[in-house]
Amino acid sequence: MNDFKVGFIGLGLIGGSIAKALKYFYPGVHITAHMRSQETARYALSEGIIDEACTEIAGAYGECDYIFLCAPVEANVAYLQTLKPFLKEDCILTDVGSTKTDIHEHINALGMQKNFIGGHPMAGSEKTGIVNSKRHLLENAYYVLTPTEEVSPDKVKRYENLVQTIKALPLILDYREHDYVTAAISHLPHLIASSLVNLVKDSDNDRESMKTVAAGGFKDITRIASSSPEMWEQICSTNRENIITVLDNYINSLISVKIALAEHDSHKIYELFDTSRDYRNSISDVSRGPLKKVYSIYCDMVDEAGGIAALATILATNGISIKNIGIVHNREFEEAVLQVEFYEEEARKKAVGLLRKYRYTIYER
Ligand SMILES: NC(=O)c1ccc[n+]([C@@H]2O[C@H](COP(=O)([O-])OP(=O)(O)OC[C@H]3O[C@@H](n4cnc5c(N)ncnc54)[C@H](O)[C@@H]3O)[C@@H](O)[C@H]2O)c1
Ligand SMILES: O=C(O)C(=O)C[C@]1(C(=O)O)C=C[C@@H](O)C=C1
Repeated sequence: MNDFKVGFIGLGLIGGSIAKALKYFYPGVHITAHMRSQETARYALSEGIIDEACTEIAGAYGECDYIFLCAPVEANVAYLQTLKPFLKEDCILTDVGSTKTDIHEHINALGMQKNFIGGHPMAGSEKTGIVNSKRHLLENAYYVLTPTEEVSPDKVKRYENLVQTIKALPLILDYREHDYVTAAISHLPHLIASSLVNLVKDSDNDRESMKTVAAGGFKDITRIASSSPEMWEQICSTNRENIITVLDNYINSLISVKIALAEHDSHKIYELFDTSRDYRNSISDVSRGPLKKVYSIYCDMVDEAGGIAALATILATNGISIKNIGIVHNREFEEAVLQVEFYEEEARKKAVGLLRKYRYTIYER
């Protein structure tokens, strides 16, 4: 499948990244998009990210094989009624919203279940807008799919294939489970980051001593406090109950930390850091699919002729076969690095030891 039609509504960080990936992996795809701003439309057309910008939801959407809703979650829902008369039978209607129950309830109320598969790429950034979109943004990230009960297995398979083609990792979840899980691992962390930043703002002195000395720890845990208020207000208001549940648990855990400190319970405080360190270290920094394991390393390369050949020779003369090799530029690495993929874990480990001996800088992700 290459010559197919895709419609977007909203074309910012996530919509723009998906459109770029589709254009790259399916050069024959035709993309139509509807967005709020004329400036975004001009940019998307001039950069070749889309083929057509529409000011209204009309006929072009009736020809689409996929429609991606990529605006903030409440804005996505507001388009459903308008889209309904245009959807062709085999169109897959999807969204990229961070909450799923709200949109599934609207889909049910409107009787649009046969076309709908919710979607949520588990990658992003605190930055917004199409100018920050990247073809690689979703690469190697889980992409949650929440099919309705009525959508055909054939449509689900088709969508899974598309997600795999753009190099993300499809993962099917019930939409209610999705919202509970993301309340804990995404929505609560955003609330914590923003309230912590505001706490520091309100506690600082006139000379801004706190702001001045804020270092890595504070900056690491609060990067996401720079995210879009419009997007996050809508996420919170469409997942209130789950967020309140995990927030209650979190407040209780903070209260027990406070009690442990007040009671000089050093054992409890030690346990807090010990348990969290073990669990955090067990979380991979790159989403890895349950089905396909990738045995690769990333290597900083001096930009000189023959660099790749020299590395390949070292590996080959030591009996290590390379499955794949190439320059990557993705969200983990600001500068391009060389990705080398092996057939099995043992070869990967051996290559790491060997290349480090030759003083290459190796990253294991
Ligand atoms: N940012 C992330 O990390 C992230 C990750 C995964 C999913 N999401 C979800 O993706 C969606 C888009 O987020 P984003 O990060 O791309 O935000 P963004 O602000 O970069 O893009 C949103 C786009 O939607 C447009 N828009 C807003 N209201 C609109 C409306 N009523 N009609 C048409 N267009 C409208 C905006 O002009 C903008 O171009 C949200 O639903 C969000 O929950 C975000
Ligand atoms: O990396 C970030 O900046 C993000 O916040 C990405 C993030 C998250 O991990 O919470 C944000 C919202 C999404 O729905 C999915 C991913």
